[in-house]
Amino acid sequence: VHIVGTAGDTLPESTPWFPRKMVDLDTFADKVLEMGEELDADHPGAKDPVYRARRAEITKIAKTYKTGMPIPHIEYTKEENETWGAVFNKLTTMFPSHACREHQYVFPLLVQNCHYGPEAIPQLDSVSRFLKDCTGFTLRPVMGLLTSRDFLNGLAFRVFHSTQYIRHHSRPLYTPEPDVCHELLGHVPLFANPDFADFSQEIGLASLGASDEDIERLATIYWFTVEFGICRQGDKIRAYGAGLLSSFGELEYCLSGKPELRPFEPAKVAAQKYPITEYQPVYFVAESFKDAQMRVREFATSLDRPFSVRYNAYTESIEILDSK
Ligand SMILES: Cc1ccnc(-n2c(S)nc3sc(C)c(C)c3c2=O)c1
Ligand SMILES: [Fe+3]
Repeated sequence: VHIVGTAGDTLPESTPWFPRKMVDLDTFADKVLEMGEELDADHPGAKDPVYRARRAEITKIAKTYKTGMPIPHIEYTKEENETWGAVFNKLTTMFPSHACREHQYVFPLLVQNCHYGPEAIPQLDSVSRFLKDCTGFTLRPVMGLLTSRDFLNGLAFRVFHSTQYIRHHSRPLYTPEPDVCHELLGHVPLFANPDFADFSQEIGLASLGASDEDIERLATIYWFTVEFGICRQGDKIRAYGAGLLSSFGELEYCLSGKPELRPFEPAKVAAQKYPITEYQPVYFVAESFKDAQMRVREFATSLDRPFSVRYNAYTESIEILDSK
C-alpha cells in the first residue's frame, strides 16, 4: 500500500475536489444550494412571513459556524417547543413497536444526557458532544440543502450536517424537508451506535472524489438505508431509517405489510428510483449494519474511482491509497 500525496504523487486531473481534512468542510458553507428561506409554494410556512424570517435568522446563525466551534445555542420560542412536543409525544408512542433495538437502547440515554423530552427542543451542541463520546460522530449546523456530494463527503469524517430550524406549527406531523425533529428523533439515535456509525462512514468514504454518476448511486443507497432503512431483528423487522423514525404515518406504513420488502443489495438499490413526496413502494431490509457495511465496501470497489481512501482518525484526515 502506497500513500499518495507523498513525493509529488497527484490524483488524475478529472478527480472532483473533495475534503482532505476536517477543516475543509468549512468550504461547503459558501456552496449551499439555497439559504433555506426560499420555501416551496406548497410548504406549510410559505405564506407565513414570521416563519420565513425565523428560518432566515436560524440559517444565518448556521452560516457563521466554523469547524471546532461549539454549535450556536438557539433560543427556541414557546410555539416552536410546542410543535416539537407534539411530534415527540406522537412518535415516542411508536418506538417500542416499530424502532430498531439500537434506537430503543440509546433513546433513554438521550433523555438523560441531552434533555430529550416533550417540553423543549434539545440543543444541537449538547447532542453533538454526546455523539462524539459514543462514536466520534459530530453534528454541524447546515443553513440549507447541501449537494448530495458535500453531504455524503461529510460522513467520511463522521460529520452529520444537521438542520436547526423546525417545521411550521400548522402541520406538526408533516414536513417536506429535513428539520430538527427529523434529525433529533430520526438520525441522532442511530449515529450513537458504533456499527451504524461505521456503515454511514463507509458510504461517505466511497463518495470522496466519486464521479457524479457514482454520487447519485451512493445517494440512492443512502436514501434506502440511512433515510428509509429497515432491518431484520430476530424474527421481526424494524425501522432504522430516519425518514421512517421521524414520520408517524410512514413508520406505521413501512412495517404494515403493504410495501414490498427486498434484501439490501447495494448494486440493485443504487439503481432503484424513489419518490420523495409520498411513501416508498419498496423498502430494503438489512441483515445487520455490519453486513450492510461490508456490502457497501464491496460495491465501492466497483465504482470508477482510480484510487481508494482511508480515514486517519488521529489527524482527522483522509489518506489516498494507490492500490496499484
Ligand atoms: C443525500 C442528502 C443530502 C442532503 N439532504 C438529505 N436529506 C436528508 S439527510 N434528510 C431528509 S428528510 C427529507 C423530507 C428530505 C428531503 C431529506 C434530505 O434531502 C439527503
Ligand atoms: Fe435525513
